Amino acid sequence: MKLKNPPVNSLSLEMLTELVINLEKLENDKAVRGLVLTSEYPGIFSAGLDLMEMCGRNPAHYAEYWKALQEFWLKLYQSSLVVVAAINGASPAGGCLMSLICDYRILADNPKYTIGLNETLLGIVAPFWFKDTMVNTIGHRASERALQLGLLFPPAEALQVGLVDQVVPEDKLQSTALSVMAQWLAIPDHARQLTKTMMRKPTVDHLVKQRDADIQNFVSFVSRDSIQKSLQMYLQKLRQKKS
Ligand SMILES: CCCCC/C=C/C(=O)SCCNC(=O)CCNC(=O)[C@H](O)C(C)(C)COP(=O)(O)OP(=O)(O)OC[C@H]1O[C@@H](n2cnc3c(N)ncnc32)[C@H](O)[C@@H]1OP(=O)(O)O
Repeated sequence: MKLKNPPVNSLSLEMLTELVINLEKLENDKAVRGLVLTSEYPGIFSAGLDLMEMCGRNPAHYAEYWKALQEFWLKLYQSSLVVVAAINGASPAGGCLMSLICDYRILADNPKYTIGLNETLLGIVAPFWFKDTMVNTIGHRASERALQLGLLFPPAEALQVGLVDQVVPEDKLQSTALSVMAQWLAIPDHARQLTKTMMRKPTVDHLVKQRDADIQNFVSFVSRDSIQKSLQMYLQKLRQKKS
């Protein structure tokens, strides 16, 4: 599946909805057992959540957006398919989250392709289920440091901390993803799927129990004047970078 939402594959409401629909279609197709997730635009895997969905909108929109994000996370994290992320570009915040909920992550070796949950750099806070997903991957101490500092790791460091499973030359990314997929598909589906469910259930249950409260938290947090100001300033900084 190639992510295709120009210019930066930001996770807009529309993109999240389409991703969920396409995942459902693939999961209902008996001929499909695995999925490689990559970007149509080498250089950018995904810029994360769409900042335009979180700026200057009304509470009902924020609630709808957050619910769609939760839905996407729940769907992909619990997918019956083997999901391999072939990360062919920068992967900040929600882009990193998306790769963390796959089963295996391969990052192309390019110093510009940084990955991490950098929310604090924007003056915002990664919610508990982003944090849980990261802790499940790299452990508590490394997550605490990475989350507080909003670290974006270049490939060698991402590999060292365990944020990705492999770093390969850019021209080997897709072929490596296919050989990893073959290895995972050699395992009987039912045994692998039950093991995945067992490993991920506590994290899923944590969100499912608090879904509505989490939406309310997001809506009140993002509606604050100070948060709106931080997000607007960050967007302005991104725009100024060009000129
Ligand atoms: C409140 C609760 C917290 C919830 C948790 C939040 C999670 C998130 O995911 S927040 C989003 C965090 N994302 C980022 O910090 C990434 C920001 N973007 C970048 O660093 C860069 O754009 C890049 C590395 C992804 C790509 O760089 P480059 O190729 O140089 O492209 P530009 O920076 O020139 O961007 C082109 C264009 O796209 C706009 N844009 C970039 N990121 C986003 C985004 N996340 N959402 C919406 N729009 C984005 C950027 O402003 C440019 O727009 P124009 O100037 O209008 O062309």
